[in-house]
Amino acid sequence: MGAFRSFLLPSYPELLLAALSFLSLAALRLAVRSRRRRFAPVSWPVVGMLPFVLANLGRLLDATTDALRECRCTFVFRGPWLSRADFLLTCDPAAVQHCLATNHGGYDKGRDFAEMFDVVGDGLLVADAVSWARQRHVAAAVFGNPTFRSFVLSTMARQTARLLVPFLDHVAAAVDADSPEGVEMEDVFMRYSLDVAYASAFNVDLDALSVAAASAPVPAIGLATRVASEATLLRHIVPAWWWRLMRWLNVGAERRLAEAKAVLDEFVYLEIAQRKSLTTGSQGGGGCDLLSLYMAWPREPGVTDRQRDQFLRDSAVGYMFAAKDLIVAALTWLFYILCTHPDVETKILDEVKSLRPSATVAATGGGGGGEHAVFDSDALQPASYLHAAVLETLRLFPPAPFEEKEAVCDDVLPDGRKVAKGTRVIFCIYAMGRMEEIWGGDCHEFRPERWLPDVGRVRHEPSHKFAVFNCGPRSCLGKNLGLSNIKIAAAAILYNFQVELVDGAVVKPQNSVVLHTKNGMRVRIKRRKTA
Ligand code: HEM
Repeated sequence: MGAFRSFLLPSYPELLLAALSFLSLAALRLAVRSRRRRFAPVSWPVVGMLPFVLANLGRLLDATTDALRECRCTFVFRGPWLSRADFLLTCDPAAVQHCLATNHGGYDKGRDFAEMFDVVGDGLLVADAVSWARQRHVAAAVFGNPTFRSFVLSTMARQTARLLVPFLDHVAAAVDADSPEGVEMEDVFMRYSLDVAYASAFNVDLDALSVAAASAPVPAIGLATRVASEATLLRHIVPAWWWRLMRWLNVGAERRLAEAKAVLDEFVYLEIAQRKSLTTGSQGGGGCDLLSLYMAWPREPGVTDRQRDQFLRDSAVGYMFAAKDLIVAALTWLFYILCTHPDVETKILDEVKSLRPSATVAATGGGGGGEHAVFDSDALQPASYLHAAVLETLRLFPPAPFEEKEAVCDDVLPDGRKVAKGTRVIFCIYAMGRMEEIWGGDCHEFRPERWLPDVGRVRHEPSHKFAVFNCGPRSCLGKNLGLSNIKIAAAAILYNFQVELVDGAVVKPQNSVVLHTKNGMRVRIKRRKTA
């Protein structure tokens, strides 16, 4: 019996020796493997692939892209043991098509996603199954309403004329043209986009970008959306128990997130309350903004006032998240590209100069400027080169660099890889735009011409290849509005001003759920003489 027991329970030195042998063999295997592979992450005992993340923190997106290229578009990321942080990472268009479109019902946002992205409550962006279908039905009706679309398009042109152009005019006149500091352009876009999104949602002018507000800090609500997206990405990277503990302790990024949520709630609930007090008796006041249309939507039986207000709050905050930050990122990277590709800038400028402005704005910033021009979405309809340049920017710098889903049941991907129920699948949209297999050998070049097979015609690329606006039934509802917003702002800026990066500016992507820049983008603004 004693011998049997000692056979079953080896002594300490034996156990230690066995563990050491196991770890040495594992390390040897990994060392051989890692020598064969230059970019793919190695899964180490205990810590998994965390060293890959830490070693590449400064270039996580590019390192992930290199790894995906080496792994032929798909690999499993192993988190630290017991962290439940494993996921399948892919940039394979066939997998995108399969999971997001053909087998859409087999993948949802997952049980953890709504908790990680709880800043948007139970809204459309995090909803699944029946709740998503119900909310998508309402949102599709609102976005498809021609009155809403024309209200939003005219709001974009209006805010460009009354805020963006005068603000840049003021900067061009007031700030020394050769000042080494310049102006923080991502911040300008953040304020502008907030003004557009806020006015589209509530028909109220926040004027975050007014000349008077120029020296004030970013409005609390604008900062809140940014803080929230950064904290949300952190929740994706660290183990769930860690951020839940930080949330419970109310420290660090979790405390900032809680404060950001409080700011958003205060703004939006106040707006709903004011709207209700103005429209007692009627449903939504008959306006064309998002909140009016949502308030006019018939209430489902059994829904309490409180639930209704929360639905309105979640829909409005979700709209601001969907509509605002992605436009900021797109505009910032577009201007980064234009600053570094003067030939593209010249071609867009030539095209815009051939169009008729829809409005003019008197230059008010002093310095002898005359009039500035603004182009609305109708005026920009023929601008196919500008459209192509925007699509090319989104290909290389997708504002939402990742899309995330969870397998509802066991599945098999088109490449034969098995996916177990509950597996998190992350689609790296950033890597998709930089794969030779998808876009050809020149995929790293910025070439709007790839979108223009014939003069004046913009090529359509299927959404499983160009998944910047998602693919399948859950595709972006604001795609055309978003593209129009980017073009309206870009045309006005390019036509009226010269934008140059300040000397030595290094513009890099931030590790975030939205592709913001790491340290902003400082530029010099000058009035364009030919305008
Ligand atoms: C460059 C600009 C934009 C990009 C790149 C973009 C991209 C996306 C992506 C990737 C999704 C899928 C999100 C997910 O399910 O995880 C999405 C959804 C959505 N987008 Fe956009 N978007 C942009 C602008 C806009 C704008 C301006 C609006 C509103 C005016 C908007 C409204 C929406 C809505 C409502 C959804 C939710 C669809 C659903 O879950 O069923 N987007 N967008």
